[in-house]
Amino acid sequence: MNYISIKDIDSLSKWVKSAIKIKKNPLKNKKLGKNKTLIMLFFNSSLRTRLSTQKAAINLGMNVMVMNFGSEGWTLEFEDGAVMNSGASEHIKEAAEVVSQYGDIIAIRAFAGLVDKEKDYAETVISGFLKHATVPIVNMESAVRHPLQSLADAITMEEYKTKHKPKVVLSWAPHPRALPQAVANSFVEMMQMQKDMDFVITHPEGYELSPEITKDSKIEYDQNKAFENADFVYVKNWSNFNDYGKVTNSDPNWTVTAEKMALTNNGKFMHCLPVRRNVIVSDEVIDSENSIVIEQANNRTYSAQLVLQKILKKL
Ligand SMILES: CCC[C@H](NC(=O)CCC(=O)O)C(=O)O
Ligand SMILES: NC(=O)OP(=O)(O)O
Repeated sequence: MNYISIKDIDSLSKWVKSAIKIKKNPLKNKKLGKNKTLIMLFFNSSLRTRLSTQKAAINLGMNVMVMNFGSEGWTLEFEDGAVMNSGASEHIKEAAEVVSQYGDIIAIRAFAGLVDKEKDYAETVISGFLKHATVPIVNMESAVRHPLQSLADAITMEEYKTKHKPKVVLSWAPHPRALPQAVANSFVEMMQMQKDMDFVITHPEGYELSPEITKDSKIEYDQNKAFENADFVYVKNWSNFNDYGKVTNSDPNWTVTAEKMALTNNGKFMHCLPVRRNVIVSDEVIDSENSIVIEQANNRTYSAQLVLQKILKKL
C-alpha cells in the first residue's frame, strides 16, 4: 500500500474518524512499528511535515532516518535509458532500490520544479521511486499533490464544523514567489470526496488550477461573493498553471483581511503554513479566535500516523 494521493483513501469519513480516535490515544499502537524503519527523504524544506511525520512514526514505535536529499544526496537521473554523461550522478533505479534496503517505508518530499509542466504533472520524481522502490511510498508533497496535508485538513474541518453542510471556500491569495499548485490540488480532490459540504474555489481569472483536478467544482472569480456566508475559508497561493510556474498576479486586494472575513458566517480561517503574514492574510485575521491554523498543523501528526499505521498493518 502506498499513499500518494488523497484518492488512495477508500472512505474519507472512516479515515477521518479513525484519525480522531488515534488523536485521543496516540500511543495505543506503540508496538506496531517496533523494529520497522521509516526513511524520510526531503528534496525541499519542511517544518510541519518533517516533525509531524517523525512524531507519528515515534508514536508507532518506529525507527526514523531523515535525509535532506536535495542538499546531501546525489543529483538523480529519472529518464530510463539516459546516457549519464552530464549533471546526474545516480539513476533513480539504483537510488530507490538501495534506499529500500535500509527502510520499511520511504516518505518523499519533492516539490514541482515549476518549469516543465509535463514533467511536473507526470509526477516524475515520486513516480520514479514508486517504479523502482521495493517498499511502500508515502507522499510528503510531490509536484502535484500533498495528501498528508489534505487529510489533516479534513480532520480539522470535522472537528470544527458546526452545521450539517458547511460552506467551504478555497481562496487564492498573492505571494512574492512562484509556489506549487500541490496543496490546492489536494484540497480540491479532498473536497470532491466530501459528501456534505458546499465547496467553491475562488481565484483571479487566468489562475485556474488543472481542469483534470478541478473537474466540475464550482469556481467564483469574485472573492467577496465566494466568502459570503462561508463556514471555512482555506487560503493558499499557487503559481499560474496555464502560464506555468509564473507569478502573473500579485494583487493585494486578494489578501485575506478582517473585512473579507466579516462576509463569512463567522468562518474559520485555515492555511497549511508556512504563511506570509500581511501578504496572504492580515495579522488581525491569523491572530483571531477564528484562525485554526495551529490545530490544523497539530492534526498533521494524526494524519501521518493513520497512514503509517495502515501501511504497517499490511507489511
Ligand atoms: C506546505 C506548503 C509548501 C510550499 N510552500 C512554500 O514553498 C512557501 C515558501 C515561501 O513562502 O517562501 C507550497 O506552497 O507548496
Ligand atoms: N504544511 C506543510 O506541509 O508544512 P511544511 O512545508 O513546513 O512541512
